Amino acid sequence: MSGEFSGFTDFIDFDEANPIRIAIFGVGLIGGSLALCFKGKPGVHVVGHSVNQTSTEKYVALGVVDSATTSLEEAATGADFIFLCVPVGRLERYVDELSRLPLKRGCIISDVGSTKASVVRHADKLSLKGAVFIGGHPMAGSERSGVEAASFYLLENAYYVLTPTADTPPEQVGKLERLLKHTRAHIVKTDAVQHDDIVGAISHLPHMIAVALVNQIAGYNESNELYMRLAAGGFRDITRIASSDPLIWRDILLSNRDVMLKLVRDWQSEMDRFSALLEREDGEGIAERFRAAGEFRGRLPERRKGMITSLFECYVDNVPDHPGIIGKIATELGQAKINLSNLQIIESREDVPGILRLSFKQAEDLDRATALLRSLQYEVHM
Ligand SMILES: NC(=O)C1=CN([C@@H]2O[C@H](COP(=O)(O)OP(=O)(O)OC[C@H]3O[C@@H](n4cnc5c(N)ncnc54)[C@H](O)[C@@H]3O)[C@@H](O)[C@H]2O)C=CC1
Ligand SMILES: O=C(O)C(=O)Cc1ccc(O)cc1
Repeated sequence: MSGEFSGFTDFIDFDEANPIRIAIFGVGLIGGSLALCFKGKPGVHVVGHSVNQTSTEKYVALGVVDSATTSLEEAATGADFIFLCVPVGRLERYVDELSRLPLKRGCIISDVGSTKASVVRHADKLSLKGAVFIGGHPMAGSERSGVEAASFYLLENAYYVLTPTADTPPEQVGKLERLLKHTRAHIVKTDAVQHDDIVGAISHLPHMIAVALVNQIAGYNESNELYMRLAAGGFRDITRIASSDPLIWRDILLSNRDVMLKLVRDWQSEMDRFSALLEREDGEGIAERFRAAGEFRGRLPERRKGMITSLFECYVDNVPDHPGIIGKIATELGQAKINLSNLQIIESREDVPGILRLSFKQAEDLDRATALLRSLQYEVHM
């Protein structure tokens, strides 16, 4: 994304003499992950808000927040920072409600919504009485949702977009950036409309395509269940994002409707181009489309944490199918302090050696595991 990078801002120094109150509205995957980055730092109090009493009790029991309340006013009063982490379709109502409260002077309200133009435009029209709204979007996540899926590591090394307007006081932007250093994400500043164009193309369109593709195959599977059986492995992996939360994504797509309508039309043109090449049996034309895509893809930044989470995986070939070998490999990795996130035997029959798939959360773990297992004479490939 073109935009202004800010790499050298200092952290906000948390200090018991000057306590900071951070309020999180919607302690789910993203709100919970943010809370975990701030909680436990000296002088910080993280308060979670939910409309539901059982949820507030759960946030505290899980240790994600210091306290939690169902009262919007109680959560917001005295807060230095307020993060709105609810579905995109609810954001504007929360901004409205906050605008009616006597917030602390200098309070910074931000959000984490996957679209930015509508909420930023809405906040711009309101008087926040000494508080300031700065749109935000941590560009990492997963198909999972809820506080149980929150993680201290979720935003590490991801891009975190902020969309201040020409009227946003730069010192308030700096203050938010310094706080967000605790997420270990990389801050990028850009305009809200440009954000929605780009994120629509690289995140929202792929989610729509994954859903359409899975539904297409599900239709074929109704008359022949072999589709589902053979779709294991690669097809399952590339369509992971089709399992994302339906209501979160309903709101995202409706909020970015105009951008999505244009992107879907462009996608249909791309498909029409393929159809025409097939109709004409134009082999050279088809190969050219693959060459062009491969060339552009080859220039994508490698191994950064992107919007759509990368899978860091390798395969160990010729693994005999007995539990001992799995334990042995897991122990070797554990002793080398390499964090394995998943391990799976693929297509194993008693008389045929299997393939072991190892998944890691970080590229560095994958690199170290590959080097270690190769040094132990395992056949490893990516
Ligand atoms: N899922 C992802 O990977 C990412 C999501 N986002 C954005 O973060 C925001 C939250 O998404 P997630 O954390 O994934 O969802 P989530 O479902 O894990 O959390 C949503 C939170 O909002 C609360 N909530 C749901 N409906 C509500 C309503 N009607 N009124 C008040 N509270 C309500 C839920 O109780 C929960 O605490 C969304 O705006 C989404 O666009 C941003 C980056 C990544
Ligand atoms: O599951 C994945 O990899 C995602 O694409 C997560 C995601 C979802 C929504 C966002 O606004 C940003 C990231």
